[in-house]
This record gives sequence, C-alpha cells and structure tokens, in this order.
Amino acid sequence: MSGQIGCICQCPTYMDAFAALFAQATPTPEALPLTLFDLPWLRFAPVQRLFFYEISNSFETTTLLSKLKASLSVTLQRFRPLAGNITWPQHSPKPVLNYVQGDAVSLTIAESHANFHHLSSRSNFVEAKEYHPLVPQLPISHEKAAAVAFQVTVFPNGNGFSIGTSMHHAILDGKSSTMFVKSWAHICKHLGDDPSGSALPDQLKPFFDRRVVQDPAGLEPIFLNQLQNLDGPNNRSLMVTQFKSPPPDAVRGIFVITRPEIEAMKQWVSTKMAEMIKNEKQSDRPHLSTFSVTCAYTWVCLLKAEEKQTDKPDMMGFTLDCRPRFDPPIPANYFGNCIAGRVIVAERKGLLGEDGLTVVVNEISEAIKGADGDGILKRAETLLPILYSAVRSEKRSMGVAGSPRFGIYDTDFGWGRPSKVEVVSIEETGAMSLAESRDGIAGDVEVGLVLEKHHMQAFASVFAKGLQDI
Ligand SMILES: CC(C)(COP(=O)(O)OP(=O)(O)OC[C@H]1O[C@@H](n2cnc3c(N)ncnc32)[C@H](O)[C@@H]1OP(=O)(O)O)[C@@H](O)C(=O)NCCC(=O)NCCSC(=O)CC(=O)O
Repeated sequence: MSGQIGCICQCPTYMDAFAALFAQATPTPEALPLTLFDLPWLRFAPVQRLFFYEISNSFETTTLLSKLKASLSVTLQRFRPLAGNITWPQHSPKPVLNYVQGDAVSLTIAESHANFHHLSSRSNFVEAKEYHPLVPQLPISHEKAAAVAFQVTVFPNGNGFSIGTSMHHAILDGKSSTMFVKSWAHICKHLGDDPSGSALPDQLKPFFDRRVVQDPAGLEPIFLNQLQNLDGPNNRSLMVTQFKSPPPDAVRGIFVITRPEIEAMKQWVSTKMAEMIKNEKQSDRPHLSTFSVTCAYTWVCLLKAEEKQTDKPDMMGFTLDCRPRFDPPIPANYFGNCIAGRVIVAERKGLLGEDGLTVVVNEISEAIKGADGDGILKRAETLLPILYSAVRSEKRSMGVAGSPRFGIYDTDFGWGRPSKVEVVSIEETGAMSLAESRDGIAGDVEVGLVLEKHHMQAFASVFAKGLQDI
C-alpha cells in the first residue's frame, strides 16, 4: 500500500475561551487512580479500531479535517483524562492517570493512495498488514503511557476516509471506548448547531467517579503484586507485554451470522441439550443467547478448520460488563474499565466431536450464570496470570473483543454510518471481534478474525457449511 503521512498534530484539550471556561467549571479530578478493573490490563496491547467511511465525490478534505479536528478538541473537554498519561512513580502504591490543563492527544493526519474499496469491503479478505499504516501507535514507554491516539486517513482517489483509534485498555474498556468515539462523532455531526458545541445525550456523558468501585475482596493489592512480578521482581514497567507475532501472510475476514441462523442454532443446541440432560430439571437448562451460540460456533469452526490434534486443552476467554451486575448497579456511563473475565477450558477431542457446539454453549452459559448474584468477581485474582500467559504462549487461545451491544455502526460523524469497522488489534491478541451488523439488520452479528490465509479459507468453508447444515 502506498500511504504517506501528511502531518502529526497535537489535539489540545481546550480550543477557545469558551471551552476553557467549560473545562474549569467541570468538577473532574486531575488524576484518576487505576481501579481493580483497570489494573489487569496495564501491560496489555492497546485496542485498535479502524472505521471506514465512504463519502461523495464532492467532499472537501480541508473541511473534513477541520471538522474532525475541532470536534475532537471539543470532545476532549468532556473526557479530559484521555489527554493524560499513566505513570507509576516509586512513591505511588499504584499506577495513576495524571492529566493537566494543556495536555494533548496525538492526532495523525495521513493521505493514502491505497485502494479504499478493497480495504473497506467486507466481501474479500484483506491482508492484515494493509491496515498497519492506518492506525496510530500509542506512545508507551517503561515510564509513561498515553491513554489514546487517533489517526484520520483520507483516500483522495477513493472517496472515503478512515479513522484509526488506539486506546489503552487500562483506561477504557470496550463500552467506554465506544462511548468516546460516539461522543466525538456526535459533536462533529452537530458542530455549529449547538452554541456550546459540546452538548451530549445522557448516555454519552461520562461518569468518572471511582468511588462507585469497591474492593471488598482486596483484589487491588493482589493485581499490583502480580504486575510487579510479571517480568522479574519489583518491576513497575508500563511497557506492553510481548505478544506473539501474527504470521506474515495473515489475512482479515468478516463473517456474518444472521438472526434466523442464530435462532436456528439456538433451536438446534436446545434440542441437543434436551437429549443430553433429559433426566434433569427444566430449570437446569442453560439460557441460550446470541453471544453464547456465536462465540461457541466460531470457536468450534476455527478448531475444525485448523485440523490439528493436540492433547493440551483449548481455552477460550471472554469478558462480562459488570456495570449492571452489581447491586446497586454501577452507572451505565461509568467511564473506565468495568469488566470481569471468564475462561472456558475443554479438550479438543470433545470440541471437535458431534456435541462440541453444545458443550461450549453450555460452558459459556454456565460461566455467565455463575456471575449472577455475588459471583461476578469470583476467582478474579486468576485473571491477570491467565491473561498474560495466554497472550505470550505460542498456542492460540480464543478471546472475544467488542460486543454486538456496542452499536459501533451507529458512529456517524456527519457523513453517514461506517462502511466497515474492524478491531485491528485482534491480530495480536488472536481474539475474535464481535459487532452488530453493518447493515443495521437487528440481531445479525459480524465476527472478525485474523488467520493465516490457508486457515482462513478453510475456516470460511467450514463456517458456511455448518450454517447450511443447522
Ligand atoms: C456477558 C455477556 C457477553 C453475555 O451476554 P448474553 O447475551 O449471552 O447474556 P445476557 O443474559 O446478558 O443477555 C441475554 C439476552 O438478553 C437480551 N439483552 C440483555 N441485555 C441487553 C442489552 N443491553 N442489549 C441488547 N440485548 C440485551 C438479549 O436479547 C439476549 O438475548 P439474545 O442475545 O439471544 O438476543 C454480556 O452480558 C456482556 O456483558 N456483554 C458486554 C461484554 C463487553 O463489554 N465486552 C467488551 C470487552 S472490552 C473489549 O473487548 C475491548 C473493546 O471492545 O474495545
């Protein structure tokens, strides 16, 4: 791909007199300590997303860029901590996100002569490396880590542009990162309509108060100890841990499972389960959801396509949004991390057998049910060691990034819905990404994967055939 960087500019958190006044009037603190939900992600790879937008022939690059830039500055007024940096000074018991007035976020402006339609199409596989020039690197060193970085790339020959985001996972979970990008889009779309220029609907107003996060089980000191011993003793490094490198011929693919296919799969699994547990009470039957059948089906297809036998157990991990699961609930607009991990372990032989799908759906369902009541942080102290040993291991463990509940395709900066959204960083983590359907068809789910080319081709065929057979 031929891509050239035009300029790198710093997007200040305040642009003009009004915005500065607004910032002073907002009672946001100058530092956010990392909570028990943030700490496990301190050394994790930044989450990178790429949004593609098609626009008409008549678009003016200058107008586009100035609107995106101006609206980013205004948005950062409402999300000031994102302009800050994480540090972990010797005197501080835990890492902290500090931000001061005048801090800035890196916004890279680039121009690309690559084929926009090829990159933004969902019907073909795209080489993973083709996206690399479109996402910004998040500045991270042993001592200091930025919270977010952005890149806007214009494709003058392709009538389109892309927005690449790179976000530190110890600062934002998927719900918060989506909330930020949607807020930026909302402000950009309405720039000029509203005199303050920064009005946001309630669901996009960030809630920063860390007092809502309690730690009765004392998880924080456990995570801090685990972090300091991740790479030798007394280590306060903020550097991203070493992830396995993706194969050089890795390609990206997006697969859609439609609502009727999901319903048919639920029905199929439900019948199988009824046979398997016919002697048990009806109430013991697992709850089948879009999430459980989609993740289970994708994982099983992936293993079938791999055609490898192994005696070692296979592992899948996923996260749950904890906000609504506490009593009282944590506000839905709580900004930061509020997710807990769950892990499923199974023997490959069983996964590849006739009941593989049913077994995985059951396991996922049990794991979700186990989070009810006061089970949400059960065994939470195992998350960090499992997470880092999985991402460092040569053996692929399945993870899940994103969610069909985030409404990522509603991110409209004023030029319509994105034509494609990808979680670029799954090429490092080996996760599948989930999103709702681009076409706005209620209940359809998009699954994104990065695999070696021959594996992707095999996966595509197993995936399509399995859906036909169900
Ligand atoms: C744990 C879960 C994945 C499990 O979801 P499930 O759908 O299986 O189970 P559930 O009990 O919550 O929901 C069951 C049924 O309730 C309905 N339902 C409940 N809540 C809903 C909601 N808010 N929106 C839409 N539907 C909802 C659905 O119809 C669903 O049925 P049906 O589905 O059949 O219609 C989810 O609850 C959850 O927490 N999702 C968010 C996970 C998350 O935050 N991931 C991002 C991690 S950070 C990350 O990855 C980085 C990044 O993204 O940047």
